[in-house]
Amino acid sequence: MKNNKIFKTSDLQKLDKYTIENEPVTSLDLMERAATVFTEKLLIFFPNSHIFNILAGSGNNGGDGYVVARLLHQKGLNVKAFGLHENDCLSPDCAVNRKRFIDMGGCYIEVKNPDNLQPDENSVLVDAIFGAGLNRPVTGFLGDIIHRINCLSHPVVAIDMPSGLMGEDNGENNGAIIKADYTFTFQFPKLAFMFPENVVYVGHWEVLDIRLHPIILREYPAAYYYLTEEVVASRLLIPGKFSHKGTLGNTLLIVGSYSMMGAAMLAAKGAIRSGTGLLSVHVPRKLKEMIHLSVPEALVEVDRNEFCFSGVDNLSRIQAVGIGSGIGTSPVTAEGIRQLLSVWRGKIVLDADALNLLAADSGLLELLPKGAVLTPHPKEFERLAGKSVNDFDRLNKLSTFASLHQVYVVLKGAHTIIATPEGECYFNMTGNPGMAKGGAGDVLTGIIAALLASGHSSLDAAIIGVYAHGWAGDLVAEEQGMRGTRAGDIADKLGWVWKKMETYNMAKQR
Ligand SMILES: NC(=O)C1=CN([C@@H]2O[C@H](COP(=O)(O)OP(=O)(O)OC[C@H]3O[C@@H](n4cnc5c(N)ncnc54)[C@H](OP(=O)(O)O)[C@@H]3O)[C@@H](O)[C@H]2O)[C@H](O)CC1
Ligand SMILES: [K+]
Repeated sequence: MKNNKIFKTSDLQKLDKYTIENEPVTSLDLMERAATVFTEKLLIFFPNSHIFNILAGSGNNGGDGYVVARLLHQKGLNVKAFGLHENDCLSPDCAVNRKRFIDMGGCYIEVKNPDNLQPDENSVLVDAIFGAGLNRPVTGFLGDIIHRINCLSHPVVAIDMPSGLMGEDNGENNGAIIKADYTFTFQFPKLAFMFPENVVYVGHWEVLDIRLHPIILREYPAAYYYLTEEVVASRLLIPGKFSHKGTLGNTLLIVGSYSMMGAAMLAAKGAIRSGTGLLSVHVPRKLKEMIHLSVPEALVEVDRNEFCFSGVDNLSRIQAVGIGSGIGTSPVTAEGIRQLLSVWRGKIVLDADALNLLAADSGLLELLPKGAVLTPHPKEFERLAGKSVNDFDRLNKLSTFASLHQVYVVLKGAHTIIATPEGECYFNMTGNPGMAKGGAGDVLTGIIAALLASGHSSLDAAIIGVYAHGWAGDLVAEEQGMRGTRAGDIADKLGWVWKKMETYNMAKQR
């Protein structure tokens, strides 16, 4: 299976060392390999550019930069390498590659004063100042250089990382950071790329496979993962030939209240498209007809209360519960949740107002069954776990919360994060800003509930559900644009996503 770990940048040296010793390959050849895949990608993104200016630092990131300069020069392109070296203390591989570039007649300009950095007009700038070796904020001469680059209007492409950005925690990073338009990063995305606050530095990013040794990639531990189709699809259970509605699970959705019926319908639509054998939708009495009409496949179960959820009587045939979308936060509903959580020890996903009620009464949190799935957006998570000073801090809080309460937390965002009780975090790669609209989260709750009911573990239901939801949103945006994307369209596109995953899975099994 393709490796999908997000290692720490400080782990890189060990991964490198193992590859160098066991492939075996020299560090120079590994640099050549990395810079070659970078150059190929650069030329795919800038096929019509003829002028490239390379900004090279003194470490191996700078070494990569000199290799890129040489490869572009060999292709007959107009290349200039700016040597940004405070002293002449270069890493050995950087020194070799600078010499190779100069020896082959490459244009090399040593910059000792930031004002002398004058990139060519219409050039693409390649940022090779710092990469994974950054260990403190960038100030002084190189800080001034970075500020200067950030004021230019040239496109900037970063090698491995935008210079100045720490791989993980930038909470205390008050130094200069390159604002790249593109970052092509080696082997695995860096954790910092997952955080909204860093998008201004990282730009559009892609991972380049530089073939670090597969054994070390498989065996070296990581706490963070990113989701790829391969990893997600292989977790999806495919109904067997003799499956029937009784074996594919009965999902109970407890959703909606008098003023928020749309949420109930959207959650039901998400569930009915996600493989549950049966779907029961529990709604306040007044709203029965709406579900019948909007999701005719669902069974409707009515609450004693006319307007909001107040409790359930019979859970005997249910495999998974989804609760929260549009239920409101009235005291009657809070009591209903207390009653539910006092008796239900099975699979459950909680969203929206169910989370707000948990946040308002920590006693309810204590009642959660082990392995429950919670799907807060950042504000709901803040109500549950308190304020965070930055995205990295929020990630740590998320992990702590999941371990403390032994639950899976799905923190919704551009890269939705799934945190496990064991301290692992999975970052989603699908989805787009068009999905940042009311109702999209309700569809997700329905999907996850249906996946739980049809036999998936909490982790698999969360991972598959989040990925499929984002993928469906991407398909809608492709057809109708981000602006035109509605939550209901996401539910309607799910069938296509499941088909893709099923096909992928069946092909693997052959
Ligand atoms: N396996 C791979 O992914 C490969 C990656 N490659 C490339 O190598 C870089 C990492 O190279 P490295 O030499 O470790 O680090 P940098 O080039 O990022 O930094 C060089 C040195 O700079 C010093 N440093 C750190 N922070 C600062 C700062 N704020 N100001 C000034 N100087 C700083 C530090 O040395 P010190 O001794 O001063 O601590 C760094 O060591 C990776 O990103 C890839 O681009 C390989 O080419 C192929 C394999
Ligand atoms: K860089």
